[in-house]
Amino acid sequence: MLQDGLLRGRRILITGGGTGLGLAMADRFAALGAQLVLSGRRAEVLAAARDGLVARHGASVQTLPCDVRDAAAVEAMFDAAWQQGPLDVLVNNAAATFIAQTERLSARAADAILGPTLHGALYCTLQAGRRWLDSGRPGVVLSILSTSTRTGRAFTVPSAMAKSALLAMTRSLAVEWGPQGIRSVAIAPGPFPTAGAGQALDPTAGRAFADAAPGAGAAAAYAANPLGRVGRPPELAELAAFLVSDSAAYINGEMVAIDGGQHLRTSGAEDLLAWGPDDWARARAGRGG
Ligand SMILES: CCC/C=C/C(=O)SCCNC(=O)CCNC(=O)[C@H](O)C(C)(C)COP(=O)([O-])OP(=O)([O-])OC[C@H]1O[C@@H](n2cnc3c(N)ncnc32)[C@H](O)[C@@H]1OP(=O)([O-])[O-]
Ligand SMILES: NC(=O)C1=CN([C@@H]2O[C@H](COP(=O)(O)OP(=O)(O)OC[C@H]3O[C@@H](n4cnc5c(N)ncnc54)[C@H](OP(=O)(O)O)[C@@H]3O)[C@@H](O)[C@H]2O)C=CC1
Repeated sequence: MLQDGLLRGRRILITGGGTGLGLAMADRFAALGAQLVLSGRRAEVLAAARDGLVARHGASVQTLPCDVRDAAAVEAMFDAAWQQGPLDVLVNNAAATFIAQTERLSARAADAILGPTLHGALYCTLQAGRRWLDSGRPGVVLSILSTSTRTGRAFTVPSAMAKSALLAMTRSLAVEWGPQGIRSVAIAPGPFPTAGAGQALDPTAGRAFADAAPGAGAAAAYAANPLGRVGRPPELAELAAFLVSDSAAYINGEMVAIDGGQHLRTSGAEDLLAWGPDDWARARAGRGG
């Protein structure tokens, strides 16, 4: 358990902070005293997240709708955030993925994943880093990556590529910006059953991605995990709070996996090798459903 007030006075921007793991981190950071800036494309989702955080923690929460694929919009978001006070931490959490047979990806489909996941996180990092360097302030960049950075991952190749590139960014900036007091760290989650990940990784619902409650489809995924379960978002949030805090002041350029040890056995996608054309047709038909 982290100490009360660990993040008091810290201003933390979380991209994709209105849902899933981003919201879980926002919740924990607020409980530890942080002021939050939440971004994402959907203003109404951000507003609902802010209302919940204010009700639960009396937190200070600024919401800034932004599409991180748009570099100019990202710059405007950082201007708006900085107008209310300098940020101390950037969490690169926004991302997109879907399962697909790689040879069927169109260029637009590949870009739909690389745009937010790779370019968006880079745009945000440049905006935060530049401001910290110009003002001589310390900062922390935490990027939410994936164990695919260690294993690769069949059927989500653009995502695995983007996350691996961001791991390279984390390690490179640790050296380049570390001397100016800017730490770069990363988390590699294994399976955490958020609504976004469920839709993205198993559009047929329940076969490839384990649900929070063990069911028929979840059983195999549970069995593949050495600890016999999927992750709980508050567990990831606890790790994130530690990594962005001064308790982790000497951790720089490092990625921590949080997956119960699963990637040491499997990337989690091997079940999909058994899928036939009908399964893939069902997956494509399940898009957005
Ligand atoms: C790996 C494990 C670790 C990572 C976990 C997570 O990230 S969990 C977090 C997960 N959370 C999220 O992902 C949340 C964010 N997700 C999103 O914003 C959206 O789901 C999206 C951007 C990924 C797709 O949006 P959209 O459907 O509105 O896309 P669009 O209309 O902009 O089309 C662009 C192109 O993409 C094509 N295409 C699209 N889907 C598929 C598919 N299934 N199959 C094939 N292709 C597909 C589409 O046909 C078009 O190409 P075309 O036909 O013109 O050549
Ligand atoms: N859950 C899991 O099992 C795993 C998750 N991860 C990573 O964890 C992170 C969070 O995922 P999770 O919470 O599960 O899924 P979510 O789908 O809930 O999170 C994605 C968030 O990113 C935002 N987002 C997507 N595209 C954009 C964009 N173009 N501009 C701005 N914001 C955008 C979404 O908001 P909006 O749609 O409103 O823009 C949403 O809040 C991601 O980086 C994901 O890759 C990694 C491995 C496993």
